[in-house]
Amino acid sequence: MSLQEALQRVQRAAEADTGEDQSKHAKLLDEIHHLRLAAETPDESIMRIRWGFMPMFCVRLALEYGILQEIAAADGKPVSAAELSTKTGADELLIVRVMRLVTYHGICRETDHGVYAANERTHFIARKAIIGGFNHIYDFGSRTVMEIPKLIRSKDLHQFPSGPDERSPLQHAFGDTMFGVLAKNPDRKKIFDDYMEARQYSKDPKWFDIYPAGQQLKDGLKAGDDAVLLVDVGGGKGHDLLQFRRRFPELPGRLILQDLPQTFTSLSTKPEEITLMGHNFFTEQPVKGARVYFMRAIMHDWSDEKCVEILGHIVAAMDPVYSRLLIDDFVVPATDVDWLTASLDLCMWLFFSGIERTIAQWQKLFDAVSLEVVQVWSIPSSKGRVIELRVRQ
Ligand SMILES: C[S@@+](CC[C@H](N)C(=O)[O-])C[C@H]1O[C@@H](n2cnc3c(N)ncnc32)[C@H](O)[C@@H]1O
Repeated sequence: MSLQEALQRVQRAAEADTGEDQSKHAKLLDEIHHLRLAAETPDESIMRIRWGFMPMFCVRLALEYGILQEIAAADGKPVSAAELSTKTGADELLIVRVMRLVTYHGICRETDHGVYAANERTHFIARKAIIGGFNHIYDFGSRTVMEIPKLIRSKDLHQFPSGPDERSPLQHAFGDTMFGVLAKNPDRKKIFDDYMEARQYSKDPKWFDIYPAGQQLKDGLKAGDDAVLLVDVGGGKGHDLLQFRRRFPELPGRLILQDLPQTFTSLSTKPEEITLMGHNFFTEQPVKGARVYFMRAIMHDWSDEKCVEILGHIVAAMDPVYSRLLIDDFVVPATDVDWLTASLDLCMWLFFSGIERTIAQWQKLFDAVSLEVVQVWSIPSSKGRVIELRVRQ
């Protein structure tokens, strides 16, 4: 594509991006990416990719010392590297060197040599949940990808380890699975749980907007103490369930949050509206006949073999008429996959031997456990998908 054509496409996409539609905004960013590629020489593109780890490293260092948190706390008032050094213990010269890339990437402003002021990105990254997300991906990701060349040479690189001696890249790097590492490290587990909570800051539509829950669940709901409206399987700290309850306070039936017991130990307050239930989803599902079993960002953590096990326990608990399973996960398009979906897919492999699935890959799983797709729900303003399933009739 010529530079001129790429510029015109950016212009058109910018005009279409009026702020109401996430997909139009995504299109604008995509066109800006193409514009950059049209302007760059091959060696500039390769240089950019080669040095891509540096900004990540600088932001991680600034977060670990608390440098960005201090700048955010000053709320727009400029802070010098000397002051930051006193407050955080980081060396003043090192702060100046690292902050060059942090400011280049727009995470805060440099108002003078070695003087920094917060902008909206500084305030965004200084949130607990966003720090959690950054640190979790950096810490697990960087150490895991370091293993890859060695694993290729020793022929130990497996996409879906199956034999007793086969392990995921993360297991090679950390000596345990992700959840095993988290179980032994409460500090890391807290970072991870904070990360999972980060979606509350996302402007993306919620799963119950994509699947029109208000309309789909308004009729025929069972009431009474035993009636269960929704079970969030592997629901983390319950953010999805709480948002659902706030949106639909009138719907009858209990809301049950299931996760590994250690997930609940880091909860500062136990939400009253929902029931907490420690549950390993590789064992029998104890809640029978709920109206909805919900899983978000679970299936992509696991290989097909493991997913069939998890799904099998849910299918066995479902009422063939009343129950539905809702899966909120990516449905990867066959072509033109965007950078974030492609990256998350690879992250799932490196961290969990998991995978983000295309519709054909999902269908294979559902066939294996006699689940039938009722509908794949989507809305124009979101890339999110909610797959609605019932027991095959
Ligand atoms: C990627 S997180 C998704 C959390 C939540 N659904 C969300 O979207 O925020 C995966 C969740 O699965 C939970 N998990 C992992 N292994 C589990 C198991 N065997 N049984 C139940 N939950 C498990 C983790 O503790 C974590 O909360």
